[in-house]
Amino acid sequence: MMNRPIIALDFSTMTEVGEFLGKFDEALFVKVGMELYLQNGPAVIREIRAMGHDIFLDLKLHDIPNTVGKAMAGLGALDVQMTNVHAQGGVSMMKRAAESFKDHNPDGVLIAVTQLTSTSEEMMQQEQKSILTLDESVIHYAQLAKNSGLDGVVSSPLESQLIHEHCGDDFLTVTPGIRLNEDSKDDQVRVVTPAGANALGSDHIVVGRSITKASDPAAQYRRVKEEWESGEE
Ligand SMILES: O=C(O)c1cc(=O)[nH]c(=O)n1[C@@H]1O[C@H](COP(=O)(O)O)[C@@H](O)[C@H]1O
Repeated sequence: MMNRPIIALDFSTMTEVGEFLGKFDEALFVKVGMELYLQNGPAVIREIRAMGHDIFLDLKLHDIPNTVGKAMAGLGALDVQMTNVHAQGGVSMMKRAAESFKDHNPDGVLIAVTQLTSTSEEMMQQEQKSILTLDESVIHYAQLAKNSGLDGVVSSPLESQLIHEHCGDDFLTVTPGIRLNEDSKDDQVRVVTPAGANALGSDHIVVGRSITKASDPAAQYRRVKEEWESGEE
């Protein structure tokens, strides 16, 4: 069974979230990111959980180990199924994050962002002054995350196969940057279709605007899910 596509609830208010979720009659896996969480706080988690949906809380923590460890204790106490940090925060930070999160939420999944899907290889080399290729950098961060006790990473589906080759099939690849063929890329760079993500071996896809901005979001979700599960566009 394929994992359900994760819908990114990139809204500012709970009113918008309620309107959006009201269009669905099934239990979803949704992502609460900075836009929603920073403006509404932990109450959004309780409300969305009460509606029966699973939650990926995406705050991409990136700070010194002590600060992230303490913050993760707070996030671990929330009833979320998945959360994340930035692998660029380093091994000590990721280890502290994992210990702290799992202490409070043993079944929760902790993953690390490798290179954002809005980053191209050229940007990475010019802005981060990286001497690696994008693939090498993603593999490197995935290996650090694995050695730090995390369950997987966030990357583009373009790197899912390589990550599994280097970190094993059980190491999760959670992949945003998903677009249907006719969609615009918006601010994303490394984009793939749901069928493409399936072919490349992603474990989860994260889909925002392709669904949230569609005229019929529930129908669009079914289309994304069907394409993701069948591997056919
Ligand atoms: O951690 C994430 O979820 C994330 C990492 C990344 O590299 N790229 C990325 O797009 N995301 C998130 O995935 C979602 C993608 O949204 P759409 O581009 O609208 O599908 C957004 O909520 C982003 O914050």
